[in-house]
Amino acid sequence: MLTIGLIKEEKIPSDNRVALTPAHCKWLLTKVGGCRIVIEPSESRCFADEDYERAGAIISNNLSVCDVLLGIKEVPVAKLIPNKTYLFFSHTKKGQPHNQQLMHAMIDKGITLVDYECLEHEDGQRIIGFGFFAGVVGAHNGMMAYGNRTKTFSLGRVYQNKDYRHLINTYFGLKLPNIKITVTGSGRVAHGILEIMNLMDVQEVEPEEYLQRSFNYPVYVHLKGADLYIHKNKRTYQRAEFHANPEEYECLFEPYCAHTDILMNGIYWDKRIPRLFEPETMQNSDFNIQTIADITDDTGGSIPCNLGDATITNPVYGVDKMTNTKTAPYLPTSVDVVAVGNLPNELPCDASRYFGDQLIKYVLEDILKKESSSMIERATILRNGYLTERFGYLKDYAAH
Ligand SMILES: NC(=O)c1ccc[n+]([C@@H]2O[C@H](COP(=O)([O-])OP(=O)(O)OC[C@H]3O[C@@H](n4cnc5c(N)ncnc54)[C@H](O)[C@@H]3O)[C@@H](O)[C@H]2O)c1
Repeated sequence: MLTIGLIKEEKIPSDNRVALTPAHCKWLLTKVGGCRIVIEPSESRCFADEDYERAGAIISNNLSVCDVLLGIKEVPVAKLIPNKTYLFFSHTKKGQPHNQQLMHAMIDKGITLVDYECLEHEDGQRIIGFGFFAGVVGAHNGMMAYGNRTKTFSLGRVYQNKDYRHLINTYFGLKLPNIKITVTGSGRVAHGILEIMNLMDVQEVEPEEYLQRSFNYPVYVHLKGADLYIHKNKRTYQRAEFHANPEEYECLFEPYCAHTDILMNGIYWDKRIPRLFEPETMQNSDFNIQTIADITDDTGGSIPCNLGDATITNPVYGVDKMTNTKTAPYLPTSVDVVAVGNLPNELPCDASRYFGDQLIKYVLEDILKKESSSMIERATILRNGYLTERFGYLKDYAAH
């Protein structure tokens, strides 16, 4: 019988999310069967140990009996149990320097590492992630910041609500001014943003209309790859080609700067992809964006005035439009930026439920049946402490 362990999150600041909720555990134990679940006790997890106990899991500090260990964030080196199979977000696949020591420790301890971020469908689409609730929370915070700046409406904090259902109830009676919002991206984050747009009764309009006219009700435009990028020479957009060679493309976002009050950024971005606009664009007299919820959240990335992460407690900072330097929020000369890297932690129970649903549907059933799945194979960075062929490019990073 396979034993699954849910480890306590110990990366600092501590994370309140978890890979499986008590309801998921109950379902696995009673409906699927063929497994035991051990829960390492935790005070920061969003579900209480007793809820897991009631669901039939075993609460214990001894995880050495487990075959598969599930976490969320990077596992502290000292806590890694030799020769185990771990699933978590290791943030090592790009050779991230801050996790090189973790990589070395996993190699020394003969660990098998399946990274959630590398679990992909055949066509390269990510299978599991927390993006949807990042989009939900980020969009709420963007609207909240705009409300605070303009004093035209007021929204509370997400984390003060017990869960998503309670958050939605706070939107009852909300009346927004005639604002124009741009939403970018087409993945989970973008879907979360669109959910909030719909719940707040913001109407979708087409790009041409958005750029050409004003509206006497709040509207949003949804810009995906083909709306945002064009090949520099061919003047076309092809998704696969753009993903492979984004440096050959230019960005079409600039005209939206003059017609947008709030920008909700949910695109995928890396250094080769052109930015949405340049820092100098903010100096233009017709630059109208007042609030940017940069949910993508890369410092100096697709949003040049993302000057680093803010915190859940203090999520908004201002950026002076002339100097691109940080200011207090809500100044007339600044644009407000909401850039928080752990947005789903504001709704940890819902985010965990969403994550666990996908984990069970696409991953755990294969693991439980002990069937080898090509999807899990492709997400295995280390097997028994050795880099797998697919991740051979990390050879120098892994060497020590
Ligand atoms: N601030 C936060 O708390 C938080 C939380 C989750 C995700 N994020 C970030 O938000 C961004 C979007 O996340 P998501 O969950 O929507 O991702 P996703 O994987 O669900 O979707 C990404 C989208 O980008 C496209 N894409 C994938 N690979 C690409 C490539 N190489 N080049 C161009 N486009 C590509 C995909 O087609 C997909 O439509 C990511 O940068 C992610 O790191 C932030």
